[in-house]
Amino acid sequence: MGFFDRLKQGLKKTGSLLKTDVRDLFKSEGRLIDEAFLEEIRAILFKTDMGYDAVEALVGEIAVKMRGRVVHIEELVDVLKVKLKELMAQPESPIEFAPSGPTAVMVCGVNGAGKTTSIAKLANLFKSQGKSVLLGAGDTFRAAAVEQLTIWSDRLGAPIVTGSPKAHPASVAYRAVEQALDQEIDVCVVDTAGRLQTQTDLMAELTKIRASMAKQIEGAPHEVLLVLDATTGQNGVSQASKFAEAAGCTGIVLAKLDGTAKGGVVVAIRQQFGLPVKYVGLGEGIDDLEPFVPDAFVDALFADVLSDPVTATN
Ligand SMILES: Nc1nc2c(ncn2[C@@H]2O[C@H](COP(=O)(O)OP(=O)(O)OP(=O)(O)O)[C@@H](O)[C@H]2O)c(=O)[nH]1
Repeated sequence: MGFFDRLKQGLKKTGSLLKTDVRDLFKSEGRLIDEAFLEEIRAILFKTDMGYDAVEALVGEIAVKMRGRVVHIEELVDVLKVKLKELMAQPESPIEFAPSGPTAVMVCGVNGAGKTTSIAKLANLFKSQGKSVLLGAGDTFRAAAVEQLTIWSDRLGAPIVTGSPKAHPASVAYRAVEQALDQEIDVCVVDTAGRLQTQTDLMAELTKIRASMAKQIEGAPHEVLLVLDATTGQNGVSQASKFAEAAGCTGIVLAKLDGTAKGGVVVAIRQQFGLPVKYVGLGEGIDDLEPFVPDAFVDALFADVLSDPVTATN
């Protein structure tokens, strides 16, 4: 499957919600864009969880461009896509690789968000780009996380640095970056234990982990990625904006986008976080992570809506 089809497949739940609901608004002869229509389309967009600001911006655009006219579904989808692409615009933002020496990446998030799996997927992606990768098992709190990462390290052929259960995660991170330097590894990805932004001591621990990495390489970590679980919806992820600030995050990995019909949450994140979404998780497999490209995301989201002509029976 190509990149676009994988994205479309991952967004299937949200795509089919849009397909069914938007097509239901139309007959083959088109539809008058009046207040009733604007209310109906507003309700559909809300269902995707893209958030108030984005929904109002889209409905406002439809009103300005089409109110009082009879339009066909193609025109509506076109207006929605153009506006959504404008709202989602972000700098092309893959990982900022260090100009020389290892690029150090720290990965954080709340419990169960999908951190460990996302790290394995990231390592796999970097390896497929011809880069060597070392993993740092900084989630010393949860033994299973270390085991899980060790299994991935074996499968991926990526060395791993672990610590004893009593080790401070900062010391694991320190040694991981040290080993990456010694072995001239391209990317060092450090896991951290799940935590909530309200746990002040654990949030302070993230600062220590960062500092220990910076002791090895000035400016490290080059990326601090926050993993968010798309299935928690807009309310869940918006709570994490404080987390992002406190941890000095540079980008977001949105895991489990395949598991929700509320894929519009990416739009809400883009609006609320002021941080780029760098990668999206689209399944449990090792290959199910894609760099996030807003225009492709919007195209994939609406791909099915126009897959067949609208008929009188819609
Ligand atoms: N469908 C789907 N499942 C995912 C994705 N990413 C992670 N998962 C699943 O989510 C569950 C939790 O993932 P983990 O990677 O263990 O989460 P974690 O954040 O490391 O968990 P803690 O270490 O407990 O904080 C696992 O069952 C993963 O297989 C994804 O993109 N899609």
